[in-house]
Amino acid sequence: MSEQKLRAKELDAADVLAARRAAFVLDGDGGANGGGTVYLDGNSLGALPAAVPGRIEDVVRRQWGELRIRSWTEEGWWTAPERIGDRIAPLVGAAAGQVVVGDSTSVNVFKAVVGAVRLARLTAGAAGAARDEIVVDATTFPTDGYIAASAARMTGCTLRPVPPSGIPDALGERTAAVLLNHVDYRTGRLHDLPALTAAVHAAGAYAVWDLCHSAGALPVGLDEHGVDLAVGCTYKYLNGGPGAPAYLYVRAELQDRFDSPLPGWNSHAEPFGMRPEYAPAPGALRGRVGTPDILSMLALEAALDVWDGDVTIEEVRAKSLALTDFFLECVEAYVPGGRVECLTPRPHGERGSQIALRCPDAGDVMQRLIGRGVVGDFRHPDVLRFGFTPLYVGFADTERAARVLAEVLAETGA
Ligand SMILES: Cc1ncc(COP(=O)(O)O)c(C=O)c1O
Ligand SMILES: Nc1c(O)cccc1C(=O)C[C@H](N)C(=O)O
Repeated sequence: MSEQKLRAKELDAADVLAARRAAFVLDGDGGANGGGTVYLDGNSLGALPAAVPGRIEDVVRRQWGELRIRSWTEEGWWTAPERIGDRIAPLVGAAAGQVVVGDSTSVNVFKAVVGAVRLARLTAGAAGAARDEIVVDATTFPTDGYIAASAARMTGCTLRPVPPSGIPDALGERTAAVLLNHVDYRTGRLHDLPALTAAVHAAGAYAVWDLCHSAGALPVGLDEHGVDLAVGCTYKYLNGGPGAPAYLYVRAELQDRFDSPLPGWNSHAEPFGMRPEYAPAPGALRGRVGTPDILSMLALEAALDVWDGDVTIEEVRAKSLALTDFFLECVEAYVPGGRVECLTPRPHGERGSQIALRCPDAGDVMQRLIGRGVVGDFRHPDVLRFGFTPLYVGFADTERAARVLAEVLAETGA
């Protein structure tokens, strides 16, 4: 048995989260016997939690099929967005009452960025500054950039794309809002949320964070670091399922000034009053828009059961770092030097829960890996992404992924 296989065995034996894998529907055995799929694409679509199919069956057959309209009240459909928000809240370091679930990440980016500009202008009114610039992370996942550009046009702002490292120097008294990604979707780089949020505040602006690639993988500390607004999806490390609703965080102190650009009836103080004039509800409810997608919403609620019990985000982070360290160690042991270039930073403080490797024939390499049961993904033009979800990925999986990668790279030459 190779040195790496032995280490994998030891690491799996000592893994305090190993038993959580049973809460998911996965083929394979955690790599122990080399069978089934090694699923390293939870940074795109998390695996199916075993509790979801039964819950959805109940929601469809009993709640919808038998109770019908009564379920809006009797089964808590109406309050699901804030109830489920309160279950996500501790995972992102937020006290209850600040997270509301619904819509897509893109739609929540729109609400948050326009809301942040409006907040900045309220504050600026007193100080007399113009606040007509939105700064966006130049390396952002594309949707955030597209939405921020539209938000800028609508609010009469200029959009300024800046790489995250340059953001502190780019801020000034014109900055209204700054939209940042906590973890870069391509490289897996973790940005310094506390320092960047503090820099945004020092400039008198509002910080909006996209947590898609960090929520459920590492501690975020939204309240602790004074983040203003945040958004994220729930289909990656929160395992909510394809197209699962996203969420919006609005810091408690800002909620009564948060002026949503999408003030639908679900965010009205008295939605069934059916009034012609809009009056916003208090609290996180203000982030709601229209009728929530109940089937997806309740699938997400069932998926969040995997966090019940004694699992902590700190344990998840520790295992995530151990997995990505071990993957890099195995890649170094198995893959000839120079064949791939690691784009993910080595320092733990700069690393999310994925490893991104650059190689010229990445598309072909990933197809071959998938054909052999190692599922990661390819990002244009030359990046292999491997996402490590600590709740269900083990160390034997990790060793096997690196070993199969080396075999594929040996075949494909270059
Ligand atoms: C950082 C980031 N933001 C946003 C999105 C997507 O947003 P939406 O849920 O609207 O498709 C993704 C992934 O698809 C993402 O990685
Ligand atoms: N949301 C996705 C989808 O609907 C289809 C395929 C992939 C996705 C993703 O989430 C991609 C992902 N955000 C990424 O980091 O590339």
